[in-house]
Amino acid sequence: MSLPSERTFPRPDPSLMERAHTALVAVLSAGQVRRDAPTLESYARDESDSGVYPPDLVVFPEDTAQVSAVFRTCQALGVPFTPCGARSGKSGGSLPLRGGVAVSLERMNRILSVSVEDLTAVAQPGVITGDFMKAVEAQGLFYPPDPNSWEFCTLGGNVAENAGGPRALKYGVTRDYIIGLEWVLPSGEVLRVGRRTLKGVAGYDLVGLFVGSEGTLGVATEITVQLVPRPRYVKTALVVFDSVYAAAHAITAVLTAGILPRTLELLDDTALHAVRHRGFPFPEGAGAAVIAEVDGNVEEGLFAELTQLGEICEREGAREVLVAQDESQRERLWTARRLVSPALRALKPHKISEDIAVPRSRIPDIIRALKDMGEELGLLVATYGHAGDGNLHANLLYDGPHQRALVEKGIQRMLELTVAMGGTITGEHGVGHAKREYLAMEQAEGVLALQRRLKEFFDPSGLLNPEKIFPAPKWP
Ligand SMILES: O=C(O)CC[C@@H](O)C(=O)O
Ligand SMILES: [Zn+2]
Repeated sequence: MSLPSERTFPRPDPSLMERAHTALVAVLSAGQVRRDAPTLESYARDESDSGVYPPDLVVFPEDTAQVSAVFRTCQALGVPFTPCGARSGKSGGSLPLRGGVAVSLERMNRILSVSVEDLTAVAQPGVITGDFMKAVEAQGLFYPPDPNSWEFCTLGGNVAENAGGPRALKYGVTRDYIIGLEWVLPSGEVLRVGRRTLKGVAGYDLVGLFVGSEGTLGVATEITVQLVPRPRYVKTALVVFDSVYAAAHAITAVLTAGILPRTLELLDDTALHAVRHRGFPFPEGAGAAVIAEVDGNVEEGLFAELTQLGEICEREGAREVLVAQDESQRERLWTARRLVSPALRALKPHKISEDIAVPRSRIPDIIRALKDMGEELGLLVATYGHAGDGNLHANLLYDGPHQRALVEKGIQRMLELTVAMGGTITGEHGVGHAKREYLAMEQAEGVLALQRRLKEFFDPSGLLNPEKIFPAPKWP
């Protein structure tokens, strides 16, 4: 991700926004259009450190017709508009960079149906992901995608970003579970795309295109989700290593041994240190730890898998394999894991969070390369995350603006190393605003041009979520 920038973008004229306010109050209601300072401030940022960009107005549509009316109104007036969910994104995808209207989907927060017979559910975009998980689990079903912000992020945001999470190792990411969408195009036209069946190949895969389009091609107003049966048992172990290299080799050894855990999450020494500071008693002096979790319907089989996994890790130098004895121990491990990102902030005044992914055979190589790079540049690099699927969050920690050039160099170097290993500059957080200047490192000009043409086709005015992924095609 790029450093917080002081870059400014053209913003709509105040008199135009005055007209937009009047027009939007007319199509919604006064209580659904806000422009008080605290509201504008709270929609000005996300979790990306990309900067602070307040919208001029925030609107809260309550149904699809209202979303469509907001889009049409913005188009008619030539006002930029940017959809947003819980603002938990890590790439600046929902920042209203050119001001204008932030379109919050948070009031569209109902689970419309859960079908045990079809293993599907239909939900609105503002549903909190964790609430959705719990609702389907209560009916014996399972929604696997588990971004670490699941307690507060929304399904609509997950769709926009194609969110991943620890369980992607076994179960895949959001796109693998979305089979149908009600979708509002930038023009305000409403389409239903996809299907309600498990299989279906009619026409182009527009659902696949829209999921992960980062709020640049329209917005989901209804989401049809494919579910799986809830696994009856889950077993979790914390595997402790002396070094992050041993942990990396153990992860690749497990992946080639015929076991598919649902998570293999890595925490390096800096990540462990940060979390230990928050009261989690990870063993002192540990160089790294892996949270391995398996699930299934046969409890004995899971113990056998964890035992095999532990033996492989011990062969690779694991110091200890600690199996969670009950749900509360297991939950404590995951709470610690979810705390890594915020806890790292306490170690240094500034943190830049990266989201690279490499082919899994290259996990030990990238980990070594990142450590070498940190030492060479004199930067503290914490490496943690979804190592089992090759997706690592390498966080650069630094003291202040005087180290900016160094950090820029670190980011550039890290992404070059990643791409050279056949990897990608973003595994799950998206390009958004934070990474758009790096996209060309990974994708050829022809591929970028094709995507720009798609954006222009769907959004010829360029008013929807401008300045994301690549520069907006036009400014009216
Ligand atoms: O902040 C980060 O670097 C990662 C956030 C999140 O994706 C995680 O896996 O904890
Ligand atoms: Zn993550």
